[in-house]
Amino acid sequence: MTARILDGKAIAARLRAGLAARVAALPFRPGLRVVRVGEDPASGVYVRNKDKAAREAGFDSATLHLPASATEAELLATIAVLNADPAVDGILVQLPLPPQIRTEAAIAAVDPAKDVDGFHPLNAGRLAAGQPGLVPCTPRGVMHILAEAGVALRGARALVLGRSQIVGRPMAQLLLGADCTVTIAHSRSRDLAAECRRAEILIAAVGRPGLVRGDWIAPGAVVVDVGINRLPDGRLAGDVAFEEAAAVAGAITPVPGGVGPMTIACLLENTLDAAIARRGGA
Ligand SMILES: Nc1nc(=O)c2c([nH]1)NC[C@@H]1CN(c3ccc(C(=O)N[C@@H](CCC(=O)O)C(=O)O)cc3)C=[N+]21
Repeated sequence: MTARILDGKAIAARLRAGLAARVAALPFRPGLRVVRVGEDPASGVYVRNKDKAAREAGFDSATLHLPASATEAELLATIAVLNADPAVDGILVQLPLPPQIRTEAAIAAVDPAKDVDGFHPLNAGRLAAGQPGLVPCTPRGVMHILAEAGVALRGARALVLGRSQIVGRPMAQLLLGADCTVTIAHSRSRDLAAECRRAEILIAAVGRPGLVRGDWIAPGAVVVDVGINRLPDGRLAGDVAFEEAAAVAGAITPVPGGVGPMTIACLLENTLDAAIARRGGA
């Protein structure tokens, strides 16, 4: 193995410590509410980790849990209460939602000023337009990792594998804003391996374990693995075949311990940003 391991867990711990110091200096506690509907198992891990991190950093954090049978109207009513609550700075509606609820309706119901996921179309539009707003947590966490690793972004060829609203598209916008030459590849791209081999920075966010092989990676490239895939044996695997890739890449993030912890730290960062924007006190 030759690649430098980019330790997202350690970077996230430092980021959270810095946020905790800033929160401690505020005259109020930033409020975060996670709304969970039903029992999606991946959501359980995330909600537990997030709650612990938020409390440790001094946030006022709570999870509202609706039954799997909740109607869309019930969820929208819950969101409306949180929108109107001045003690709530950040609202996260945990995805996926049960099939009777339209995801777009839930996302659009969140006050954009409290949209700490950055999924509301107003915040997605602001990002695309180069205007300030709340940015999705996972892409924001990836940018922190690249900065901490000292990766030069200006003019660099970056490939984003995946075009989701949650990761791929906002990731591409952030890299473009940092002056990368950005390509977005996806399941219909003609030759994924060839696209990957051209990249100096490769961000994998497709949700297919081990899709990116060692011979897809340019020697010395920076590889960021956003995939968090639960294997049948219970282990977590990224979208990148780690051992193969680490033999070729210049730097690589592991799974677990890479992007996942940064997503949680950036949820707190977004909540602090939202709190300061709403209430002042920077
Ligand atoms: N509205 C919404 N926003 C989200 O950001 C969101 C969501 N819904 N639904 C579920 C997914 C999943 N997700 C994770 C974040 C961090 C870890 C994480 O910290 N993973 C650890 C490992 C955890 C373990 O050991 O199982 C790691 O990668 O090192 C996992 C999963 C956020 N999600």
